[in-house]
Amino acid sequence: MAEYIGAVDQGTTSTRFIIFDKNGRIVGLDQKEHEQIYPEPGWVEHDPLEIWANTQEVIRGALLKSGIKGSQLAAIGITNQRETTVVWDRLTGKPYYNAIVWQCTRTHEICKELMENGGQDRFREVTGLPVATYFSGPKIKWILENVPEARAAAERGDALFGTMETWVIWWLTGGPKGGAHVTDVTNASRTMLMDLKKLEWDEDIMKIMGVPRQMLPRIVPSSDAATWGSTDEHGPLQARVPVCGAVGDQQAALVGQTCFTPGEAKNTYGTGCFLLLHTGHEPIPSRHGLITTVAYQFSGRQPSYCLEGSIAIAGALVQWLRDNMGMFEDAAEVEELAKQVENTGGVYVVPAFSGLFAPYWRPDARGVIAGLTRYVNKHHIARAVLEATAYQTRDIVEAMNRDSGVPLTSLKVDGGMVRNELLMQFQSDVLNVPVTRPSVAETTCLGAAYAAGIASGFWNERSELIENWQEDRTWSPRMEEETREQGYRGWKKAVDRTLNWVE
Ligand SMILES: Nc1ncnc2c1ncn2[C@@H]1O[C@H](COP(=O)(O)OP(=O)(O)O)[C@@H](O)[C@H]1O
Ligand SMILES: O=P(O)(O)OC[C@H](O)CO
Repeated sequence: MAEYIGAVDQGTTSTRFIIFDKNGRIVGLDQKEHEQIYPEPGWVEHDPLEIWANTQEVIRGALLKSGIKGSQLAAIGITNQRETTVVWDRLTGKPYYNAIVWQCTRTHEICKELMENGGQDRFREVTGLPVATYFSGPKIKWILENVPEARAAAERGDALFGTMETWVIWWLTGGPKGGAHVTDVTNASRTMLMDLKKLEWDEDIMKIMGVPRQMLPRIVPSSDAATWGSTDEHGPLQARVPVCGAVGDQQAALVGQTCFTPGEAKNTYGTGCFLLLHTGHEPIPSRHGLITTVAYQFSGRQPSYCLEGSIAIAGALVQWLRDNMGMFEDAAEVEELAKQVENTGGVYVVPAFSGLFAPYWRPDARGVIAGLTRYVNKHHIARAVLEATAYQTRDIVEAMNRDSGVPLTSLKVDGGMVRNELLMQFQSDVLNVPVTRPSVAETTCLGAAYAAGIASGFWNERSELIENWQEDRTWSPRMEEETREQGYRGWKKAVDRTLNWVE
């Protein structure tokens, strides 16, 4: 009897497999980090074969720890770090190059060339995206131009492109023995190659980017029982389990938070930070530096869209303080350090490590610590590091309020950083809206499980999912208006200091 749903979350820093019961409660979990490869400043890569090995290991690990068998899973769903690009050989499964990670800035020159003809908004009307190093299209172009053999193989139809859900699903469903080569609409909407309304690859952009159609996966809904087939019974699940869902991780969190109604928003605080506002069945173009993207598509239904504010560095700044500055050993310790002082002593940290993403889109920006005086100590820096995430979120909310014309009135939050209560209170203060954390913080995996569970009939109605959502805690604003606005003015000045750094 299939009593559970499983979900793979192939994230930027780790891969996990979580098993959920019908109430959306976690009954099994395993997780493994993978290596971050930095071959040059600003470049970030992952080894796709390490990621596939880790995926198998965490699936086996979660089953073993929970005593659940693969055959007890009604279906599985996949969620993933988006944009990260792999090109591999269809006969052997061997990657032509490491996966180029979403944070990687190596396509700066390619993007500059693309912008020469039409500027940063050249493809925005069709794709919803500005030209930026963040997205997959320029990363594919880089691989085809820089890896010997890759272009010829792509033109012959031997080289396949995929984002991480495509890569993992291909392997799970048989790999070289005929694995499914598909991408879901949410991931495809991050490539800068898909027409946002038609949900098809755009011929003109493919030509401009020099990407042969043969290498692109088929675009499918995020939740569907008939698309992907089943897992290989000789694989880590040791059973044929239908793959019924695939959703990019930030959209999966939106589903996991059950933001099914236009106007609902969530913010996920992980390596980066991603605020998504559900806007309904029509894509709304952004005029204030946000992205228009697909929120999800359930089989047989119209797609839903959202406006997204993407922040490249959030929890990664805490990791930087831990690993590069050696200030503590565990990310959670940053809260205790920051609590030792009432404020940052006038210091701001702007983590423009890979330029600034939304709403600025400035690849020429680099990080700054502004406002240093002899008075400032590590406690102030720790506090400023946390505040940076809250201020970056405020930048996004300001842009979103202007784009949607409706001010945000509350925010659902999730991700690794929301354990930090100091940050959550400050977030509520600088936004001047209540901030609510759900009791299941693993909303990303839960969203992928929901996508798979709805398609497989494990859950029948979205209302069942909404019933599963439970509040853990809400923080309400308690900061004086003047303090809030003065703090934010300082932040804007600090952001200015990061610009025009890279020549
Ligand atoms: N208590 C904490 N306070 C601040 N940051 C934290 C805390 N715990 C974890 N983090 C940060 O959260 C991130 C991990 O969150 P997670 O959602 O697992 O990220 P991802 O899915 O992007 O890998 C790390 O960057 C880490 O530095
Ligand atoms: O893996 P995460 O949680 O850092 O998310 C990465 C985003 O999907 C990048 O767009």
